[in-house]
Amino acid sequence: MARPKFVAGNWKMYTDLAGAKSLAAAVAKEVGSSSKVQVAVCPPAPWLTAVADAVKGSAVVVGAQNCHFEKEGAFTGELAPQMVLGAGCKYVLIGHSERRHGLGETDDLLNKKARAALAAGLHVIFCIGELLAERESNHTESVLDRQISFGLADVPPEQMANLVIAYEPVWAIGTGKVATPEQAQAAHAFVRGKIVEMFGEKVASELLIQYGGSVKPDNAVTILHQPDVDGALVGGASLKADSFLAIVKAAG
Ligand SMILES: O=C[C@H](O)COP(=O)(O)O
Repeated sequence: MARPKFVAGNWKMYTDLAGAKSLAAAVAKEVGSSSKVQVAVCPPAPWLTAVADAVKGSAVVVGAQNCHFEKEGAFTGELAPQMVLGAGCKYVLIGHSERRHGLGETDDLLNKKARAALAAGLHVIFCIGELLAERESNHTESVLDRQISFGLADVPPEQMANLVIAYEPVWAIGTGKVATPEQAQAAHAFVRGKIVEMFGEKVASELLIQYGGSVKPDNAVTILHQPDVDGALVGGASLKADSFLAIVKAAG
């Protein structure tokens, strides 16, 4: 059975409340109440409930950009998975490179977060990807192998249906330097092979793998139609309804 396409917008630390609501409403209006392409938007945490309200009644779902692995506690500034659910989210991003490399989040920490989020009933977009130096020294596959082996260790196989992997080569994020369709396909095929090893053929064949890194309306079609590319995690181009919706259209 063909896998559906899934396009998610990661708004990072952009938008104010009014801008977040109007962007969400514009996306929801165009997507409507049913969509062949699955669509998610991931606003900054303070806007989650307002954005969840703005997309209500449409096929657009909401994701948070991070969560903690504990249910509650003295963790100033953190968000429990249950809080993310309570704010109206279906998804949470775990392991974005800006948190791995900018905030020092380790494979072990990300594994705890992914397992806690899945156990709480959230769907996870688990981000992986190599640095430029790692690609240039031919370490792309070993980096992806490590991020998946440690990051998804002990995830119950039945919860893998609620997990999406986003392959985001770090050198392509926010740089305008998009991976070629061949580079994206090769990495995605490697990731799927690794999931076969860890979870078996069925889980791997149903797993959605998004590509992220400078996806724009003019490069989306070729990337999104590679055999192992099941959608996109979009940063900059998700901040304008027109460009985000053009990418959603390109996925269809
Ligand atoms: O989460 C999204 C990625 O970081 C891609 O960002 P970008 O589309 O601005 O390169």
